[in-house]
Amino acid sequence: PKNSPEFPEFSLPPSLKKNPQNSPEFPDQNPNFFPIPGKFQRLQRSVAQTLASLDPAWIQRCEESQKTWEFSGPAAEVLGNVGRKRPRDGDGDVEAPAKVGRESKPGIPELRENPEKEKEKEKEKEKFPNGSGEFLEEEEEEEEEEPKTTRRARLDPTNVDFLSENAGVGGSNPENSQLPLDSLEFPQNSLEFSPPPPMDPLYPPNPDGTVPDPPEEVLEALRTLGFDSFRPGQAEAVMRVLSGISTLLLLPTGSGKSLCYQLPAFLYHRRSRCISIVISPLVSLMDDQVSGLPSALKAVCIHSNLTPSQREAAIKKVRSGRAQILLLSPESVTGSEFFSRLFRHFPPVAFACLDEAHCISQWSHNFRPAYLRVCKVLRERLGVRCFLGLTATATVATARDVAEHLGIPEGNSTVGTFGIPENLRLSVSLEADPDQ
Ligand SMILES: Nc1ncnc2c1ncn2[C@@H]1O[C@H](COP(=O)(O)OP(=O)(O)OP(=O)(O)O)[C@@H](O)[C@H]1O
Repeated sequence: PKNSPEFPEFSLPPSLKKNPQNSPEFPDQNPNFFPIPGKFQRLQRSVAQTLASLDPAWIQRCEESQKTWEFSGPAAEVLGNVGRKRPRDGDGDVEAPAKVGRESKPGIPELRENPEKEKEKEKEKEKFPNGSGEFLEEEEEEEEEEPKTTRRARLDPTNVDFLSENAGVGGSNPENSQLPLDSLEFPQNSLEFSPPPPMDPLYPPNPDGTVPDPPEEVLEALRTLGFDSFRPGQAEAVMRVLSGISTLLLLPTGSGKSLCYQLPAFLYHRRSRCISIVISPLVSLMDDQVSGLPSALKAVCIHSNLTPSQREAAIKKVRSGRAQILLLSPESVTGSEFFSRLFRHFPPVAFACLDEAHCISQWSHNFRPAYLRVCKVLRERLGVRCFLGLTATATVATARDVAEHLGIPEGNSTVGTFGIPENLRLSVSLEADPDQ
């Protein structure tokens, strides 16, 4: 359509209305315009693909539809049968006319999808305003028939924290295995994936099940990390992790629990370039952990506050073996099939540490449901066998519950102490006159 006083909105997009002469898109208004053959060919191919992909049954339903969306005057000429009502899957009749312009091109394959999906996509557009929209359009122009690939997955491979919990943990959904290749090179077939074998412990436990005293290699690593000696509880916890024994470490705040995952992560990585995973419930805690790391250690956080490019850089750093520690939120591990696929190109995982492990227990005031599934996912998807739970706050009941979830048999599983820290004083005073 040309500029028409009756229907100006079908003539030019608003951005070009003010000064159409400047527009290279409208040759008749710009004498210097030369068409770009490549662009027209792409457009032509896109239209041809779109038309070829239409479901004949759907077209049939359109044609049989009794009610039509009627335009009068010049609009009718301009629109022709584009203005017909757009049937939904199944029963056919809906009130909305087919959309014209930008919305209709990428939307055509999805006309066959149900309206819930369309609503969902609208929500996602709000979440990913700029770049992701362009990404989608490009992709759909090139590959027309990929109806089983979810748009969620297409939006941005690194925005994993936004993915639905329903995307599946076990990775058994073959539909989702058709995610497009992207810069992170996902394998095409998720069914080929099986978890790597568990890591061999660095120091096997003694025949009676106890752990050896820290050998020189461990003491040397301790010095490399900046400490002369272990604090109470640290040596035992470190040696248990290095012996592959799952452990719950219960020590007061500030007593040095972090070293109990840092040192084993350092040694395991030095031995076999593997990674150790730390699950942390808060982004601020992750950032604290990273900023407090000894200089010999490199850690990477992946959470929803990262931009896509930061996230991609983080993932590449882990994959290339340049980090010893990967900090993740529990939701990012359990929340998406997509994320577990990401792990397939990761180095082997030596062990997993659950910071604030009391969040696993429903007895705890900080219970966090995603924590419950973390161990299962890490076991099944990544072959993790050794877990280290860290907490400063757990009653006997909570600790027992946490130990059970970590797969630790009752008995010799906990390092540390229960109860109220010795330096904590509680006092109660009675005011004679509270209003004063
Ligand atoms: N063996 C050690 N010798 C001396 N200082 C240590 C030792 N281990 C840890 N620290 C120091 O103790 C401080 C507290 O350690 P850390 O943050 O690991 O405690 P935490 O138990 O994890 O505390 P929170 O419960 O708050 O997480 C840090 O400054 C750390 O460098």
